[in-house]
Amino acid sequence: MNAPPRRPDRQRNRKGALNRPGQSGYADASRLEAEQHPGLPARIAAAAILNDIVGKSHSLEECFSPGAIPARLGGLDARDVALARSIVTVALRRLGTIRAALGELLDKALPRQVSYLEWTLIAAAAQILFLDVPDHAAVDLAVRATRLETKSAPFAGVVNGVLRNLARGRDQILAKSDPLDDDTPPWLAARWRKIYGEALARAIASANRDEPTLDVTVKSDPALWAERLGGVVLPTGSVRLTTHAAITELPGYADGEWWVQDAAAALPARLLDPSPGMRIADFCAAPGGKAAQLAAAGATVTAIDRSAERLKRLAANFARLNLHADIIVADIAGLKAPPFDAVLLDAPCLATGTIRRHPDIAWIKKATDVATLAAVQSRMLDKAVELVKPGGVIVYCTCSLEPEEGELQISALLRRNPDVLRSPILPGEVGEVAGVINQNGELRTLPSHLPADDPRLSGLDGFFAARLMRRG
Ligand SMILES: C[S@@+](CC[C@H](N)C(=O)[O-])C[C@H]1O[C@@H](n2cnc3c(N)ncnc32)[C@H](O)[C@@H]1O
Repeated sequence: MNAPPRRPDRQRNRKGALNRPGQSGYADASRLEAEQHPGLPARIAAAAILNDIVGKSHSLEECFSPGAIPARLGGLDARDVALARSIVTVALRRLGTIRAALGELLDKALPRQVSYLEWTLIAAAAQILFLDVPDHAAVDLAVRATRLETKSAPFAGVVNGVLRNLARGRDQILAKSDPLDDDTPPWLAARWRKIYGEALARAIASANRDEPTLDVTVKSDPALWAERLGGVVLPTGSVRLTTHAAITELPGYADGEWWVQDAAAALPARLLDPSPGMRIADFCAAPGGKAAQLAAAGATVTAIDRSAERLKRLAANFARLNLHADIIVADIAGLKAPPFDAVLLDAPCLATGTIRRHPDIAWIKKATDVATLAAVQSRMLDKAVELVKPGGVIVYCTCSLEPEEGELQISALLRRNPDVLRSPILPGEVGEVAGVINQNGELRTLPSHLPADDPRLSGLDGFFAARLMRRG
């Protein structure tokens, strides 16, 4: 439900205002040097943030959140922040390809203790291979960034040579780059091959290399809003936009007529068939996309989340949308409440279905996280059963492609609790999108679903959802 500024991956190099680097790890970076070379601080920040994400497991959102700006982005203007974000995003999306290409061009491995050298090269390679930045600018600024740090300065010649060769070999590098073998971490590629088979795993990995779509959920009249916003109405009822304009500037945003929500993320709340007077608990509610759907349908919504910060965003979103929910900051493990007519459980998960949107996930999540999160989800499901009325409905969902967080979670619940039944989802409930309902009547969307020739109109986040009923 955020309204981030959107920029295309292919972004022009700009001669902007004078900039100065923030505290980006280049302690001796001179302000004068930066002022003489617009765009240099953005490159320095991008390299430092890539190190924060891949090296220290910070999330992309966290690194570019307003709270993070003083640490890495201090002093950069909005256009340079957007440029740094474009570089980081595409570098993460194509990290495997970039690393393989640099590996072939380097005579020997880079010394590990030279902190930002590898990331300076990777950020520059991302510009050369995937952004609309002139090669000479990407190379020149990377060499300058390398010279600014005492330890990396001796490698300025290597950086220059490697990046020039990379630019010369661009076409071959791109031609041989493989989405599954190069741009998917090996543990995930192996998992997806096993779960989905070679062809589907490849299609998922390929979809993850595209920029994400921009979908909105409208309060009413999708056709009207598609026309006003220059978008298309999807079979699921969401409106898909192709604009690169700032979201907050679009018609209807300030009036609270719609909110940003991936088309697949908009499906689970609908499965509860919310209606006026229905008491629904949203167990993991923030930032509130699904809770807004429930409230917009007239349901009496209790929005619970353990993150007070994220609930502030929910409250702000609800205020803009002129919707109401009772907001409770709580860990649902200890929640006590009179039973609800229905519970929506959008559980915390690995989020591997949203890699196209959040390419950092591919590199900061680990195979061992699956079991840890599955245990959390299982306890949350038990709590949902406890707090729904007999005869009440639960919708469980995750934005994960991993069966332990989806299909297997539900089969285990049904085995351990005979009071719970599946309430199968019918294709008509989710817009008749081909192949998204499994044989148990559960929803399983994949990034490769809803294909279109234009990547801006193609794909869905990977979601799992099951509808359950507590016996009366
Ligand atoms: C997938 S997000 C929810 C997205 C939200 N449903 C929406 O549509 O905007 C998962 C949420 O679960 C919350 N969460 C994680 N563990 C929790 C717990 N034990 N109790 C309550 N909330 C929790 C997180 O703070 C996070 O906001």
